[in-house]
Amino acid sequence: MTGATESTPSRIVPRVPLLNAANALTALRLVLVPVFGATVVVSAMTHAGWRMAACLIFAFASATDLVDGWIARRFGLVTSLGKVADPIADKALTGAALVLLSWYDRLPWWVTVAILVRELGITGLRFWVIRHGVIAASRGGKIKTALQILAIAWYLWPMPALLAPVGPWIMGAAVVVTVVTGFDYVAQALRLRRPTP
Ligand SMILES: O=P(O)(O)OC[C@H](O)CO
Repeated sequence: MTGATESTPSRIVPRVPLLNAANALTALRLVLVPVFGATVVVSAMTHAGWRMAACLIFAFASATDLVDGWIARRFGLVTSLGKVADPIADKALTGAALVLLSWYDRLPWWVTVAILVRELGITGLRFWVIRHGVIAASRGGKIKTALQILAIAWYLWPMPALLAPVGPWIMGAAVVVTVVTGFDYVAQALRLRRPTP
């Protein structure tokens, strides 16, 4: 395949094309963000059918997060671009969902702001250390994203009254893991920036 490739330090390690299936799925997730946003706006968070549609688009876009990582590892398509773009695509999707939920008074603004501050801060941190190394998503970061996705889906779906009160508990757990993993990344970044003796 022609086009840009991941530079590799050794001839033995095969070059990985940047335009590969895993990165294409990450790009698809980004493309689905405005589609999802438009569906939420059309639904105005009231009509159950549109809310279901918005939730299903969100779930499908979120599922590409699982598949792109699996494809990248299974077929040796891991690239630095993918490591940076994957969390950015996740943040665009979950960020759009959180802002819209708060906009339509379904989620307190402080939750959205707390999560966005962490997500934008860590994205900035990743670029701050990029010359020293890549901070890939940690296991905690993946659990955080899974919790955020579950919580957001819970809020998007027109839940029956019996199940709706579970949503804030899942969102609460997501906020806690979001903040804790944020501090872990800060520690990683400081280690990367520390001058070598
Ligand atoms: O916590 P982050 O910023 O590494 O993001 C984790 C990714 O969303 C997992 O796919």
